[in-house]
Amino acid sequence: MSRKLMIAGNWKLHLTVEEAVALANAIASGLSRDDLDVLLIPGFLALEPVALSLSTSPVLVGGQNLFWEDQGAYTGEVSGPQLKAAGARYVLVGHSERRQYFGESERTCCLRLNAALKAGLRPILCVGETQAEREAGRTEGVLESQLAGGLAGLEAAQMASVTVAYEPVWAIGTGLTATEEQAAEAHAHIRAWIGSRFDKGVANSTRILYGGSVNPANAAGLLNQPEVDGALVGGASLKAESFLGIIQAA
Ligand SMILES: O=C[C@H](O)COP(=O)(O)O
Repeated sequence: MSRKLMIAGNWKLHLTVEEAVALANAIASGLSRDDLDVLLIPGFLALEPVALSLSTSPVLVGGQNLFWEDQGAYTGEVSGPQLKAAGARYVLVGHSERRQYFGESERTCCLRLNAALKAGLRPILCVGETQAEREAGRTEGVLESQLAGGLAGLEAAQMASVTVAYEPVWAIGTGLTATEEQAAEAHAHIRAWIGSRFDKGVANSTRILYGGSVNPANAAGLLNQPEVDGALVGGASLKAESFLGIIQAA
């Protein structure tokens, strides 16, 4: 089954609203192909202005996180319906920086993922091992427990809206990229796990992105791996030239 490639740019805590809109416009106007999904993930303040500026472009917009309640006395949180109304189509869940710095657990990932689905957003569940976990031979176990936790209680049909991103923590923002073999191996393991948790059809149709120091020079090799269905790009998505270079390489 063929899976459409996705190249996503996670802008993390970077860019003012004005800078974000300018970058989104530069990416949209430099985009010369329509055979893959391009997703921009700005900070919350810039999300709606970026979505509005892309309203006539095929470039999609997503959120970096969401809370699991729709509304209420939850100071500082952003909900799925708010993101949807602002123009988001996708939302990251369980990014390693959320797990590392903000106490994200398997349970809260699962709550957020379900809130995204309920709001009509497509969650991108991020999983990945730390350097210490890899060195201890625990990569597969960590991936399995993050997948089991985030996808707990989900039905097979709901997986049509879910994307998984494999992001080895040791490769994020470090300049260290997983080798093509390491990425292929982890993606194959994730796909096999999805096959046994749901079924083969779900496994074959679930898009699995790779993230971790992707740049225009290493993108082609990683994206050529049959199990790698796209990239979740951090640093290299902050300049139109490098992000478009990754899209061209895909
Ligand atoms: O969400 C994106 C990832 O954390 C990758 O970031 P990076 O490309 O800067 O390593």
